[in-house]
Amino acid sequence: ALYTDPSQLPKKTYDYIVIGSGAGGGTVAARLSELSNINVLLIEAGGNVDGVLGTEIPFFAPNQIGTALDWNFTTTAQAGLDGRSILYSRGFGLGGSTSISESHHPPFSDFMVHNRASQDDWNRFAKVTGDSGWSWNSLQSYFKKMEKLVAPADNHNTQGEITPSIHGTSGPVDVSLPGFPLVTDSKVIGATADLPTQFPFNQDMNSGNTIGIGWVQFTIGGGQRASSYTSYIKPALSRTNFDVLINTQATKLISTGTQSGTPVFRGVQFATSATATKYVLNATREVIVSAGAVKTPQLLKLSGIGPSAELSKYGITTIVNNANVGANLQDHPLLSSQYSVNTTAQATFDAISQNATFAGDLVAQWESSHTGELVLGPANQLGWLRLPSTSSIFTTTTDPSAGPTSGHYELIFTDGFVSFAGITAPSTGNFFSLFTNVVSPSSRGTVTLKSSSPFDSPVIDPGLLNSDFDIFTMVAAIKSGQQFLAAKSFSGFILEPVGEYANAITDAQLEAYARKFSTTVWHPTSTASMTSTSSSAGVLNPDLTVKGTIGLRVVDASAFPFVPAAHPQTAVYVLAERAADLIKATCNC
Ligand SMILES: Cc1cc2nc3c(=O)[nH]c(=O)nc-3n(C[C@H](O)[C@H](O)[C@H](O)COP(=O)(O)OP(=O)(O)OC[C@H]3O[C@@H](n4cnc5c(N)ncnc54)[C@H](O)[C@@H]3O)c2cc1C
Repeated sequence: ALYTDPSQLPKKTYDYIVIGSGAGGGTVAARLSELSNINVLLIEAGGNVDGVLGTEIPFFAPNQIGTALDWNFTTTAQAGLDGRSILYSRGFGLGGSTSISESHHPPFSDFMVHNRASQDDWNRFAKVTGDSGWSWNSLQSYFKKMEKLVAPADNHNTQGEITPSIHGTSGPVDVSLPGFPLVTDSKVIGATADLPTQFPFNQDMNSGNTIGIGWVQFTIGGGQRASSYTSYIKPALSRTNFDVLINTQATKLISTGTQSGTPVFRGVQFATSATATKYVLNATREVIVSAGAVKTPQLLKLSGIGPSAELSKYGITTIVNNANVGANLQDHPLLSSQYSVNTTAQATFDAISQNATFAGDLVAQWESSHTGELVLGPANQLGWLRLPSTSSIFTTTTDPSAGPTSGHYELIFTDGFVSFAGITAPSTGNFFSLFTNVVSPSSRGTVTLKSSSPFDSPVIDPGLLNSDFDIFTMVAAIKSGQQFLAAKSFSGFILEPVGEYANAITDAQLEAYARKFSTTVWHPTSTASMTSTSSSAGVLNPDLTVKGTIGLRVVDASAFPFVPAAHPQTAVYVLAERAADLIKATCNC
């Protein structure tokens, strides 16, 4: 059942306590609750998302976006971004970041892009951890287990847009192709035929080989967003052995003793605010931290698991000294560049932000039938591409990507004006946005403490565009995108670049432009990375237990040793699906 205050909890002990209800925690908690003889408590800092239209409509409308479902973090001044601090959205509510809308940049909501990542990404995880269970081949059953491939909202024939045989059809997370046609569809797909060597068409980028351009698969079903809440948590809420406590933050993991000299962490302290009563509950079996790549390292550190020098600065007693907690933060830098286009009114997404009546009609259509333009995510096509192996950057830098099936950069093609860098969309005109994202970055960042209070945000430094490789790749990605848009299929449609982008011609100018306007794709990972059991680097063992502890695991995006060259929610779902089975295998229940 769902509880909104700790005082309402009906039980004094639980077998498992899971902290955080996002892609990691929602999944692992719901799967564990399938064991009817064990009790599971899921604690979520944010609130309920039921009936919040913005979390349900894929496209979303700006006036329905609030900031209540966002932690509203800000980064440190980013040297790679001309010293700018940027907003760093993270979901705050049931479903975590799989539920939220990007609240500061209407009209777009969480991209809901469904990527498994590449076979090389997963095989590198297996290699680094020494656990072949994380390899692409070993995880095949989990890729299918989480998925329910459903028809797009407009029921169009999807032949040639996806390879259905590689997808699951009975899992909890709805997956579908875009359910509304756009004027740009034929142009993007046509350009892959015009320039097949440089920009090959990829019928299904979830096959293990991501390279090429193709149709986006989304975690959307019946024209509605699928989140870890709608897919995993909500359907399990009726189980009597599954309690979900919202509006409550885990403030500390409590060490409940030692076993053969190793600290046991089976206690969780939690509270609804900094001044509210603190509660403590013990898990008889395990505590599972799934607070996400930003809050998980903060919680570990506040609990005495982290670099002792940093902890002692805030008066925290070190129980497990580990310099790797909060280190190794990785993220994907994002840049969007706009073009004016030659098309008729209301043919692009721009009409939705420019014309309130039109937008209102679309919301009414969505509410009555879950059809129309609002069933869409932000783009109908995207692609993953690699720098040529002869690229000059490889004379000075080792390739940070996982291998030939992982991109160095991503291109996303959006049928309208979108900026995440604070540029206001024009009130008239039709536009096209080219997103360029560095997806195999070599930059590394950190999450460190700001204070000893769990209610303070940690210090977040994602180190965006902080390496020669990353800025080189961003500039190469822009030039690659320009070559794609010069294909015959776009002729007569793309008119000219808009704003400061129009003046960025030379590599030096493109670099300056990228540093001025890049932000994030909101893909932080790796702040509690798993490594091999024998390695003292990293934070987790390959079974996601926290090194140097008993009774404690981390199941979220923090665990990946490298950020996947993909939008990572699906990789987190899959990590959590396997984690649930690893836990079930050890619980004798
Ligand atoms: C705006 C935005 C757009 C995105 N778009 C996409 C996309 O299109 N495709 C894609 O694949 N990925 C996307 N992502 C990334 C994806 O959502 C994340 O990678 C994924 O959700 C990470 O899962 P997680 O479990 O690690 O963390 P989260 O999903 O962030 O969940 C962490 C949860 O823990 C809770 N929590 C934190 N601290 C505590 C505490 N102390 N006590 C209790 N609860 C706590 C949080 O409130 C949150 O609910 C997007 C992210 C954002 C922010």
